This record gives sequence, C-alpha cells and structure tokens, in this order.
Amino acid sequence: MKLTVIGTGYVGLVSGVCFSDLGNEVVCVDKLSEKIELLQQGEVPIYEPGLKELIQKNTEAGRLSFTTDLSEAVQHADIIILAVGTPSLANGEADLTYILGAAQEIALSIKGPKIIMTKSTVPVGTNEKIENQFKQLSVHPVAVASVPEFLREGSAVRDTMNPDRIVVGTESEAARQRIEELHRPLTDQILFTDVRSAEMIKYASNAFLATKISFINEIANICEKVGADVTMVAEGMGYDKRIGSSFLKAGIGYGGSCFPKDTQALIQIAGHVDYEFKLLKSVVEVNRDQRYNVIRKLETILDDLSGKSIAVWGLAFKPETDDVRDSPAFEIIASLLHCGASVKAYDPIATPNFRKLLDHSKVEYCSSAQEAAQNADALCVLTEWSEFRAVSPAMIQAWLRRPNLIDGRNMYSEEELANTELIYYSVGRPNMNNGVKEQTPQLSF
Ligand SMILES: NC(=O)C1=CN([C@@H]2O[C@H](COP(=O)(O)OP(=O)(O)OC[C@H]3O[C@@H](n4cnc5c(N)ncnc54)[C@H](O)[C@@H]3O)[C@@H](O)[C@H]2O)C=CC1
Ligand SMILES: O=C(O)[C@H]1O[C@H](OP(=O)(O)OP(=O)(O)OC[C@H]2O[C@@H](n3ccc(=O)[nH]c3=O)[C@H](O)[C@@H]2O)[C@H](O)[C@@H](O)[C@@H]1O
Repeated sequence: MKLTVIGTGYVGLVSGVCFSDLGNEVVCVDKLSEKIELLQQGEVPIYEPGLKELIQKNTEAGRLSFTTDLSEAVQHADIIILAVGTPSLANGEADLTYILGAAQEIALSIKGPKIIMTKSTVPVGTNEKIENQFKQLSVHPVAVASVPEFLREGSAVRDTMNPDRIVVGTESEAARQRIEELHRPLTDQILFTDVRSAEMIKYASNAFLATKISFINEIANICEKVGADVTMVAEGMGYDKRIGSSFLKAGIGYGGSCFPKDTQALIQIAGHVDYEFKLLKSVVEVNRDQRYNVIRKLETILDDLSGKSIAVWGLAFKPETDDVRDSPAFEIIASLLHCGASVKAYDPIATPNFRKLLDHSKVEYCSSAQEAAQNADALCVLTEWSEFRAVSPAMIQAWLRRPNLIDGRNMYSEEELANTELIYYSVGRPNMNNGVKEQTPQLSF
C-alpha cells in the first residue's frame, strides 16, 4: 500500500517506519525542514530504541522517504495518516490548530479520492470537523477514519509491531476494508466502531491508566502513614486478573506529553456537554501534588533547603526516552530553586532537552551520575534509568556529603540498604535509617 504520514513526532515517525517495514511504500512529511534534513541523512530527531536501524533498513530498501513537500507527497498515497500534535491550550482543551491546518493543506492539494486516517489524539467530534473541511475545500471524495495510537515512548517500535488492539472508527466501508488490510499483519484484534467511540476510546484509555497511577500513589501515601509497603500491596492487588499488575507503580506522579494533556482535555470534553468529570479532576489533582512529596521528604530530613546542594538523577519523564515534556523533574527542580537550594542534575540522555526548559545559574548539568551526587547534601532519584539501578546504595553514600537518599521510583531494596548509613525515603514504603527500617507508626484505634 502507499501511505503518506503527516507529522514526524513519535507517532508519525514510528508508525511510518513500522508500516514501511511491513512492506508498504511510505512518505513521511514534516513542515520542520531541519527535522526532515536529519531524517534524510539517516539521523533520528528523537531517542527511541530500535528506530534508527529500521529507518536505515527501509530507506535503503527504497520503501521509506522524507519530505517537507506535503502537496506533492499526498498525491502518492492511498491512505494519508494524520499524526500532528494536539497540545493543550491554556484552559486544558486540545489545540486543534495543527490538525485542522494539516487537513486544510491536504484538502487543497489532493487530486483524487483519499482515505484520511487520524492517529492524533483528538476530542470527540474532531474527525467530523475534518470531514466537513474536506467537503468544503475539495471536490474529491474523502473517507475519514479515527484510528487512535496507543504506543508508549521508550517501547514505541515494539508497541507498534505488537499492539494489544487496533481501533478503527469510520462510517466508510471502503476505508474500513483498506485500514483492516493495512493492520492485519500486526494483529487480529481489530475493533470497528463509529468515529466518536474511537475518539473516546483513546481518551478513556489514557484517563483510566492515569487513574490507576493516582490511585496507587494515594495508596502509597496512606501506606507511609500506616507502615505498610505499597510495592507488596500493588503485587497483591495485581495478581487479581480483574485488576492487573500494570500501571500500579507508585512514584512521583505521571508526566509526559500525553497523560497530563489528555486528562485535562477529557475534563474539558465532558465540561462542554455539561458533565463534571469529578473522578478525573481528582486524579489530576493527586498527580499534581504527588511530585511535591519529594520536597516535603527533603524538608523532613534537612529542615531548611536554603543553601543546600541537591543532586537529581533523572530528567526525562520516564526511562528510555529523551522526552522532557511535562516531566515531574521540572517542577521538583523549580521548587528546590524556590527554596534556595542549588541543584546538580544528571540524565543519561535527556539533559540537552531539559536544559532548553530550564537554564538557571543554580542548576549545574553534570555529565555523570557520580559527578551529580558528589558532595551533595541529598540525592533525589526521579527517573528509573537502569544506569541508576546499577549503582549500589553504598556507592551513593560514599559519593554524597550527607547520606540522604530520596528514591522517587522505589529503585532500591531493603537488602541493598541494609549495610549503609543512608537515610532513605522512598514512596509508600517504610523509611530506612542506618540500614534499619524506621519503627512502624503506632495506630491510634
Ligand atoms: N508521543 C506519544 O507517545 C503519543 C502521542 N499520541 C498523539 O499523537 C499526536 C502526535 O504526537 P507526537 O508524535 O508526540 O507529536 P509531536 O508534537 O512530537 O510532533 C508532531 C509533528 O507534526 C509536525 N506538523 C505539525 N503540523 C504539520 C503540518 N501541517 N504538516 C507537516 N507536519 C506538521 C510538527 O512539525 C511536529 O514535528 C498527538 O495527538 C498525541 O497526543 C498518541 C499516542 C502516543
Ligand atoms: O497517548 C499517549 O501518548 C501514550 O501515553 C502513555 O504512554 P507514555 O506517556 O509514553 O508512557 P507511560 O509508560 O504510559 O508512562 C506515563 C507516565 O506514567 C508514569 N507511570 C507509569 C506507570 C506506573 O505504574 N507508574 C507511573 O508513575 C511514568 O513514569 C510516566 O511518567 C500510554 O501508556 C500510551 O498507551 C499512550 O499511547
């Protein structure tokens, strides 16, 4: 099949590359010429395991190419995939400027019938708007389908090649058949729905996963007060197939380019039809507060943070990505600065992106985990990179000036801490002091 993908962010690039790897002829379009030039030279603008090799393989095979010329590229395609960004507006609503802009450009360019497959996450009703735009601007028949994307950053290629399901929302039988044909090599689990339901499935899925995270984070906060261990609680819950073990890792709250924006957008979508999504509002509020536990724990240990040197390990919103969009590290570091602390930060790959967000005289970006931790008054682990897991708590203690470790991702075990003198606070687990668990709090009932 011949495909044109509009937008070379995570979704556009990864799906374009994977579809070409399945034998389709794919042209990827972006309006940013510097991105396209990089891709044409075989370089990848994002860090995503396995992607570079696939780009090289499929470019060499002549199935994959990159261009800034949208109007030329769309002529080539049977199916045009919309994968441009839908960021948040200040009020939390999804900004549809890019997707409607791209649809307009396509409508003014096409010279024959096309299938438009929307992979961007868009509010319910957007694909109908896109369809209307085509009717107004083009004489050529266009079938629109909502085919939301569920990949995760850091495992985007694997997720795309092994999807749990493909959702296809369309009213067009022709689009349905072609899109089924395109996805059949990936899975048999293809669900056909109406357009609005497909759009809703995407928001509901992200909101549900975000709810699981805020739920376990609140359980963790209670565990800290009653002396239980959230990792055991999550394990015990997860064996129940109705609950499932995934997305029950307590931490510093979810970040990234999607959960924060999509939860806000769904609250707005509900608001537009006079429905107050109370549960999701709480999920967002819990998430916003969870990251500040790191600061509260530091204050418990160090009292006043003014003048202290705090090491931070991890700036990306999760491991295996250099994406720092809505990373909890940003607000945590901003709070540390607000409290008068100075920060020494290290991330294996996300530092250049983070520095663009926060260039401050009191933030020193270090080139190794050791350099960041050396002589600091405390270390905060904010992203669970395997590189950090490989450093023993004893080594961390040796590097620090004062033996304080705040583990925002529950990376280290009781056994590893047993032979150290660290004061260790994690999330929803008993604190440790000099290798010994702090006493379980007395319960007053
Ligand atoms: N990042 C992720 O892991 C996932 C994202 N999504 C959704 O997919 C959509 C895309 O997200 P990302 O890939 O992160 O996007 P992104 O924001 O990183 O990249 C979008 C790209 O589209 C380009 N673009 C915008 N308008 C254009 C036009 N008219 N012509 C050509 N190029 C244009 C931009 O220059 C940019 O390079 C969003 O709706 C997002 O919510 C869905 C699942 C996963
Ligand atoms: O719509 C999207 O963009 C994507 O959003 C998420 O993917 P992603 O943001 O790449 O990463 P996740 O692995 O879901 O992690 C999101 C955040 O939740 C946090 N998280 C995740 C799981 C967990 O148990 N606990 C937890 O705190 C992570 O640290 C991270 O900050 C969804 O998992 C994808 O299915 C979806 O396609």
